[in-house]
Amino acid sequence: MASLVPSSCLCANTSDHPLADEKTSTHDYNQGVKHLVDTACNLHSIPFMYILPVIPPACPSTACHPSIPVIDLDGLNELSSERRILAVQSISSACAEWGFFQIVNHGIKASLMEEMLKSVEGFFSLTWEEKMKYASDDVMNPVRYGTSLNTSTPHVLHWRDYLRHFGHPIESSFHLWPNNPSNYREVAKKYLEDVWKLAMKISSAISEGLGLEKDYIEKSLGEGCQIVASNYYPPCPEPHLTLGLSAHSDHGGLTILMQNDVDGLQVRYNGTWIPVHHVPGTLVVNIGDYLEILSNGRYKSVEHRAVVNEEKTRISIAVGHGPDLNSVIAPARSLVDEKDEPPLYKPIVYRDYMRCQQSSTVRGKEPLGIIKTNTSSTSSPSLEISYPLESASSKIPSPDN
Ligand SMILES: O=C(O)CCC(=O)C(=O)O
Ligand SMILES: [Fe+2]
Repeated sequence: MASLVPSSCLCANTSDHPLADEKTSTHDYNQGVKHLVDTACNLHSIPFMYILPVIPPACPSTACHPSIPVIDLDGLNELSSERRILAVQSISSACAEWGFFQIVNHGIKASLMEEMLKSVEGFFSLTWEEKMKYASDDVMNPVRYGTSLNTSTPHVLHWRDYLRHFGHPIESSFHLWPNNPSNYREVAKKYLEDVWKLAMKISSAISEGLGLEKDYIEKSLGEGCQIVASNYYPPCPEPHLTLGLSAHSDHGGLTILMQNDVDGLQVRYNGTWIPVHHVPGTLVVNIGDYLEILSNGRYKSVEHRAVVNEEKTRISIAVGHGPDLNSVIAPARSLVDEKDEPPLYKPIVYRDYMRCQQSSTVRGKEPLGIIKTNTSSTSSPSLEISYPLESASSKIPSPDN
């Protein structure tokens, strides 16, 4: 097992270190897992509040599982051609079968992806005090720094720190974004603008695949809402006992995820957890709850989770794209037929859905179940974790995915 002895460790021996007696420990877990790993001496085990009761294992070998599809987006640059039709078909079947796919020729410059990752890494390397300037308990706050996944309700902690803020329409929150590192705002603005355009390009292919007008999804978003969640998962001495992020689906339409070169993302496919192996330069796209609702269940928002490892820090940057917060979300009218294909979801204001999803301490697809018209169909949500801890701190800023 790797020993995590940070250079900044000040303890003379293990009995002095903050985790020597967890009952009396004065260590403040609100400071996040990066701070814990950086300051604790000889961290050979994880504090009990990070231990999850049940973690279903992933498929052990690449031989035993299929991989998420890899799709070349180049064909989408053409308005109508054989290549466009092929790309639309590939996206459509990836959405129906997996809810996840990897993309190449996506048009986001490698240099910009690199800069964004560096800038995010720079943010997490700031002192805890500096990062806490962005902490907030309000799940709807436009900028939030925090740790684990939490609301004000006690629950088992997760091995993750995060920075989350709104993007498009950028002018409404740009002035609130971190300005340290000094280039963060400019780099994030450029990255989020380009990712928004990419999301609209993929959305037009998804609209076409559903038999809707090409601009149906884009128009349904109104002004739209983009949220970036940058996740920081430091090395963990007992990765099999905890998770960086437990099973969940995303609340928005399309999520576009970039990461450093450390694997950790897993996708639930036919009831099995399948690891997604990172291919440099690619981005991972997934369907969120909003597109499951809009497509009246033809496409499913698929559960995913992040595992951690003993050796390396993993950084992922997930950008979600949904409608503006005041829109009412419901299945597309032309995909509903009262007799043969009744609406599977009740209309709800997106802001209310997002608040409910973000405030939940349960994961899986439970929040989506709440707005299903046939509630009996939600009787077996795929939750894998109970949250029995009374002692976990309730002060951790609320996050989340
Ligand atoms: O870190 C990852 O790969 C997953 C992140 C994620 O699912 C999220 O932020 O919603
Ligand atoms: Fe997610």
